[in-house]
Amino acid sequence: MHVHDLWKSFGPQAAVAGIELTLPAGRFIGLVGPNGAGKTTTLSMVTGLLRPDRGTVRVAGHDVWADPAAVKARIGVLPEGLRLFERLSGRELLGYMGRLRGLPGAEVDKRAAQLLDVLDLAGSQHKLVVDYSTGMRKKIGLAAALLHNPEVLFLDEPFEGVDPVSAQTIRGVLERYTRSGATVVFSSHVMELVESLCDWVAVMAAGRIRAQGPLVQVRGDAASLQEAFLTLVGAGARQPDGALDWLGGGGAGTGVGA
Ligand SMILES: Nc1ncnc2c1ncn2[C@@H]1O[C@H](COP(=O)(O)OP(=O)(O)OP(=O)(O)O)[C@@H](O)[C@H]1O
Repeated sequence: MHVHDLWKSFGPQAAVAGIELTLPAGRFIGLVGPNGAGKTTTLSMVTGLLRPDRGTVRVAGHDVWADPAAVKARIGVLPEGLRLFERLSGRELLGYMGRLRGLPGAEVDKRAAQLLDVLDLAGSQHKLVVDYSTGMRKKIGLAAALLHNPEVLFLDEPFEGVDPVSAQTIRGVLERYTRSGATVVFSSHVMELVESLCDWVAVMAAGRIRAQGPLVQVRGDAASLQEAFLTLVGAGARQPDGALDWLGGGGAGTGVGA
């Protein structure tokens, strides 16, 4: 996947400021960055959901904005703030998504049953999506994104709000998927997670890419990815002397009514 000179501004603010990215196929890739770094904006432009102001994106051999249908047939997306058809059951949702993807009915049934089983949703498959928990929604969203066996899967914060058991289940499915040669790109600000899952990372801050490459290379001599990340994004010197000196101590010393 190649991203060239990609820009997006909201009013005067550049959310993504001219990024260059070359992501290898068949890898587990983490896009990391602090809140507001531009990860979601980048993933939205890369997956054809948000039109860039400038720049090009090629995914799975096609230009996302010149040939969106070709790209969308080859990718799966689990977006942030996932919107699902709430009044369908999980099973119906997968059936519907499979048919939208042009898969034959019998194949949709087979794949849906297997995905529901592996993701531990078989027992809830007839429940309406509106009644699913946050973790269940992530899992049914993941099942819908995998149903057509995409070449590349994009996940925006896939583990947010997910309990450890469900996270382990999702992780297992993703590891199996990448072992077969497919590519996963996911965004997160949880460094431990990225470090344990990914073999390739891109670090983003304030709309720019600060580093990209194999995990070991980006981590360099730092003890952890977290440490390397804090150095890269220039964090750590945010609290001037005296800031928040009123905080703590159970409300004493406010000088108000004392
Ligand atoms: N639709 C929008 N309108 C205005 N500003 C936006 C919009 N979407 C994003 N932004 C701004 O662009 C910047 C990047 O936001 P983005 O959501 O891409 O960051 P992020 O790295 O995904 O953050 P987080 O980890 O908190 O989800 C932020 O300053 C945000 O306020």
